[in-house]
Amino acid sequence: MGFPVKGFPAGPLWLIGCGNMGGAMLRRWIAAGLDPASVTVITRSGKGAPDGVRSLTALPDEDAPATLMLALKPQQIDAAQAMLAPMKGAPKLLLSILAGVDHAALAGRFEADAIVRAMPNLPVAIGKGVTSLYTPGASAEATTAAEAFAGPLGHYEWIADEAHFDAVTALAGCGPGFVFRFADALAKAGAALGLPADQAARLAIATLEGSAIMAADADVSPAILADRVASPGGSTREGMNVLDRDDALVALLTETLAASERRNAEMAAAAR
Ligand SMILES: NC(=O)C1=CN([C@@H]2O[C@H](COP(=O)(O)OP(=O)(O)OC[C@H]3O[C@@H](n4cnc5c(N)ncnc54)[C@H](OP(=O)(O)O)[C@@H]3O)[C@@H](O)[C@H]2O)C=CC1
Ligand SMILES: O=C(O)[C@@H]1CCC=N1
Repeated sequence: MGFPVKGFPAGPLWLIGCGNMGGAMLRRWIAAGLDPASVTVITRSGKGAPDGVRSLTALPDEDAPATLMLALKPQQIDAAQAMLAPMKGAPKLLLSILAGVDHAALAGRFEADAIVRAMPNLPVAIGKGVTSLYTPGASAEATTAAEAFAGPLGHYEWIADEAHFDAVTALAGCGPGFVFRFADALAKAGAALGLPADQAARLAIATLEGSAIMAADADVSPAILADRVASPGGSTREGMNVLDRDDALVALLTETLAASERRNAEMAAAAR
């Protein structure tokens, strides 16, 4: 975990797509020491590449890069395949961040010495992301290279069973969206009690920040921390009784993740 000891793998890096996620990853890599001159971004519009990075709208007539990352939408996978078909040679490592799209679907479309699925989340932008990695038996060189890219983004873990990849995508890939929604709801609930909306928003985000950092550093579970906030007979317990009634919050989040997981599976099926 953490920063790669050996640094980024040698050779060019090409990104196909560089939007919210690919752009956040690339900016973080450049901040961590990746040479922007070694990077090429290919998009339809030619927009979105950070300063110093070569930005193209078509495949260059050059040998395949050492690392190729697919960072466009899953629905664009056929367009990516068509664009990359004339590529000369094959990358050592193909990294795909496409939600849903499974290893077999990638291997059926793209030539590469090794294919690694990566599922990052948006806080990679500040080096506090979560990246799940999956590959079926890539070489030590390829796994080291994948870890070198994952390290500067924050926490990363290998997922042993690809069948779990849609679930980790729902939990951690989509997770920031759910947490941002929770922060917004907490603020709205505070405003509903009469607080000025901007003050409620500040208090909600600061409360989330402190609680998340504390939970990450704690040697006890979030469930125990929750009980430490709730004095017997006090006001937190009264509020928590609402979240706990019929396991309301657990049921809501279980349904939320299941819906996301289902959608990932649909996107996977569409790409097969
Ligand atoms: N956003 C997130 O939090 C996360 C996203 N992901 C995954 O990341 C991928 C990208 O998502 P996100 O960054 O949000 O999407 P965006 O829409 O922000 O970015 C998509 C990028 O792909 C480019 N693009 C689209 N079509 C093509 C094409 N045919 N050829 C080349 N480039 C193309 C777009 O540029 P242009 O339109 O100019 O071509 C743009 O740069 C998805 O597969 C998603 O599943 C994974 C984890 C989290
Ligand atoms: O919404 C999506 O499809 C992507 C996958 C994970 C986060 N965003």
